[in-house]
Amino acid sequence: MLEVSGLTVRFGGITALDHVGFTVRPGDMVGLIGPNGAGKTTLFNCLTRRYQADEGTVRWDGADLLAVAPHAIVAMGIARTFQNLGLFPELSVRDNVLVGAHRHAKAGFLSAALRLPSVRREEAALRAEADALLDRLDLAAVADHPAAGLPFGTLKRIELARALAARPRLLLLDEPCNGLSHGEVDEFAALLRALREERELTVIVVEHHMGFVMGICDRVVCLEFGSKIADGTPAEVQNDQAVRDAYLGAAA
Ligand SMILES: Nc1ncnc2c1ncn2[C@@H]1O[C@H](COP(=O)(O)OP(=O)(O)OP(=O)(O)O)[C@@H](O)[C@H]1O
Repeated sequence: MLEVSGLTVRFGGITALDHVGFTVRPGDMVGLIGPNGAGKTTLFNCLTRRYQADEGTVRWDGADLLAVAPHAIVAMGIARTFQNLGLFPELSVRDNVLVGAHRHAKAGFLSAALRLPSVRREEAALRAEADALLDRLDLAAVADHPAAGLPFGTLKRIELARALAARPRLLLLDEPCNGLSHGEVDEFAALLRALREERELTVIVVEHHMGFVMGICDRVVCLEFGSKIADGTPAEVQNDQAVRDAYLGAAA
């Protein structure tokens, strides 16, 4: 489904990704781990076309993803969450989620400005879909509340709802457990497992919380200094000496 090959990104003298390759099958939940600065977020930024790759290829459903314009990525069925949250603080929770649904709005500028009945019907349908997501993610009670001021765990769920509103097939999660309590991490893992089944998602998750990664992922890829040092089942990667030396010794 996703085939990354020889992916290389350089920033001046730093090689943030050095000929990285891996594949993701439909329905996989892949963990992407590695020390700070290993290139994990850079990889996400390449997959969403925020960063330009210097070398390599990324094939997504047979298409050349690196030839796709950044604004067209969501329409290709790829959505992401951000490490530091990508929400609009002053907008309501519902409107933040509706921002994610934007690509499904078909109305053009003129028909939207004239508020034609077809536009109102479309808006109502998107709103109903957003409300169903808010219900599912236990956010209905705060739907009309501005995102600003809500607890961090709630903001993380809003961020997830916003990404899901785009109806992605590939979901990229950047440190979804960062800042969550132990209990919240367990709840998030259960929610993600269920959503993956319900919405037939393929997921790549960058995360430092090893209990979460090893408990939920089918496969784990480990990066160090921009290079892939391991790729296998959670058990294989956990027992890999290079991974233990580079990362798990410090993370555990
Ligand atoms: N826009 C940029 N300009 C210059 N250097 C960058 C840029 N983005 C990333 N880098 C560098 O690329 C390397 C990889 O960074 P990246 O953020 O991808 O790591 P990471 O594995 O996501 O780390 P973390 O776990 O801390 O989020 C780092 O050395 C970083 O400083």
